[in-house]
Amino acid sequence: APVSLPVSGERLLAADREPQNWMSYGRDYAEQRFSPLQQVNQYTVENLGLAWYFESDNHLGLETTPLVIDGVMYFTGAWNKTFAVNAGNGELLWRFDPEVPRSKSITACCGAINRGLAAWGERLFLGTLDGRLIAIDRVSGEEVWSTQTTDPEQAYSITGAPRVAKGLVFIGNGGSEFGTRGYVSAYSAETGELRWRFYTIPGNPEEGFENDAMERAAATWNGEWWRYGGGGTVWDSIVYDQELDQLYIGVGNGAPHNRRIRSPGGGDNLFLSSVVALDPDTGEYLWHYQEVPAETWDYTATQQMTLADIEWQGQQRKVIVHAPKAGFVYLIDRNTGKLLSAEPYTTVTWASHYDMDTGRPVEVEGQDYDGEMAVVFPSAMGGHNWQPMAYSPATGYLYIPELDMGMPFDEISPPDYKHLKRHFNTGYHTDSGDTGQRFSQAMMAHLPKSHLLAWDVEQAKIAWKLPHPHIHNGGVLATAGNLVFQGTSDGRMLAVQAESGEVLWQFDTQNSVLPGPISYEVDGEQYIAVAVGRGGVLTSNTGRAYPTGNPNNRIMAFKLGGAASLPPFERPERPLPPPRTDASDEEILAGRALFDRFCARCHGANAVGDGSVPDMRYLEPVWHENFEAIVLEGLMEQAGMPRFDDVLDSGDVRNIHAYVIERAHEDLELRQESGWWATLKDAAADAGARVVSWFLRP
Ligand SMILES: O=C(O)c1cc(C(=O)O)c2c(n1)C(=O)C(=O)c1cc(C(=O)O)[nH]c1-2
Ligand SMILES: [Ca+2]
Repeated sequence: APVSLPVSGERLLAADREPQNWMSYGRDYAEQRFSPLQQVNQYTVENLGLAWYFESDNHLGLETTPLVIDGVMYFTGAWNKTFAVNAGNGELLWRFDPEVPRSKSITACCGAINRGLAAWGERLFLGTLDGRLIAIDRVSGEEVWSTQTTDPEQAYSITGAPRVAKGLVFIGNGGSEFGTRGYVSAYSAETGELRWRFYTIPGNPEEGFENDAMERAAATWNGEWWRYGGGGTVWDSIVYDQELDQLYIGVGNGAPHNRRIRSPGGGDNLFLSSVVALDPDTGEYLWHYQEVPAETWDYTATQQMTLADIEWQGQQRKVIVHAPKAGFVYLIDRNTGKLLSAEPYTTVTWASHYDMDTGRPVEVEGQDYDGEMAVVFPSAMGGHNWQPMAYSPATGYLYIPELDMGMPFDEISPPDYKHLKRHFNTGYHTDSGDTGQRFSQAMMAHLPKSHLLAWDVEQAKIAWKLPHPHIHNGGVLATAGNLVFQGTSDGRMLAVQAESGEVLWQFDTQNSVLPGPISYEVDGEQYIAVAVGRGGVLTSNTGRAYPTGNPNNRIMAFKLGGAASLPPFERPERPLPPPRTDASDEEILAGRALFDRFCARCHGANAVGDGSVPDMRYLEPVWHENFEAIVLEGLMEQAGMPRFDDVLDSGDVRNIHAYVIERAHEDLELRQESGWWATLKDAAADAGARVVSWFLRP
């Protein structure tokens, strides 16, 4: 293996001096995901080809951004398995398995995914789905220390990459939908000892406050929010500002989402949906900017924060550029936390604009679904989610993987709300019944779309838009070669001219791409690499790229003249369903409501699977025969399918099964039909909008 030097603070602070490496999640502390390499550029990119690929043994989703340090690539896969490969040829150097209990999948919102690693000294740091922070020796791949960062009795999980600065490893967690209270912790990289912890929202005031910031925040809440966890999880972006020596955390949504349940008397509910600046050494509060006061749509501020120095209205400013779920690009002054600009980058209906005197959004009446259903843009998936953006200082553009989509919010009236431990809690209906019907009608007027957007940061407006055929596309890389790379959900890797948005090159990846690509260099050759594998909440909840089956997930690396190829992929035969059951229409409808409530999160809305977990329409007979034992007794728990006997009984499972069989038959009949109507219906289902397929239901 190549010689590898320790990753020191000096190296991370001067990441641009080592363009051959990709040493932290966003490449440099500013998390711009801009590579200074330019061997692959707008003129040479036509010669880009596959150099190597590394294949794992499953087809669960990949959200990882690999690190490359001195010729070795490190990345995480499903269930937090961690790999080191030779970055020049993909040969495995070591593999580390933290043995995450598969039963954990029940409170992992979005599958057994993970976004990546941090490096410091001779070590890598990994956050696991069950809440551990693990230090791994970078050479041997062995565990050095491990610490539990969460209460295992609660529904916390870790999906995000740790960050590291000044000898401290920073880690947050997720799980707000299951009822948790968010916080960020800092551990010594050397010993694994906890140095500080910052909660993002107050707990029960009777138990006292951890600090003044929490006491002040508590004045913006009321009722008994702590019973529901309250939310504010920091499940993705944490950024160290090396120039101002501040740590920024992106704080998540409220739990449950419906604000009238968690804080019935109103209030801003600090620090939900806020960027909070902390002292990196002590975790002390410095300032905050709340993007969505009293958020009620799962609008998180957890999405990528990119630091940039820009000219703003004639002045040089150090800013955070942020394009979170809420649909606005925010420019926040890093010295003061003051909002400089908030302009929509996608369809937004919940707020008309920001009042620049107060820095507050002006909410549109009725959009908070108070007692009446509202169709709101963006949806709870966000106008942009965790898929990394890129910022090019060369073009001044921020490249955003956008999702132009709304959804209906149909309130569960607060007295009827029941909090379910281990399951999703939103405070609005997620079943497809009546809501679905109205949803479909509203949405046909504005079909979900997705673009790669180039956002001119200094002008605060869109420079160009590249439309994609499917929704939920991957993250972005920008390079000094005047290129932007993005993978798509329909299974292509694209190279786009950075100023114009013209597609210059593409490659068939056979499977969807979720995360951002990286670039690095080995032996004088520049590589572009990306993790390929469909999964995560975005894809499993809304639509599909492929009718059935995915190849195993892979890391793919490209270079000029690369001549490797992927093995041909034959989509598996779709097994025929068993005969229709004698269940009544009411029973099938009841099964559908339960499926939407408990199963669709992984197996897809409308039972349209995405190929990362079994597609309910194409089950082999053995799964039908054991359906109840799988759902109620945990027969497949070791494979990651949790048991549901805490919320379902045999009658429920029979109804769910009847619904699944019904869907399989509907799908079969659709395939046997021919002509434009069948094509249209199939295309609509494939477009991925649950809405569209609802609308087309008989
Ligand atoms: O509130 C939370 O704690 C939380 C956690 C996570 C996560 O940890 O992945 C997601 C979300 N929320 C979320 O709202 C969301 O849209 C989302 C998408 C994904 C993904 O990996 O595809 N994770 C999450
Ligand atoms: Ca959330």
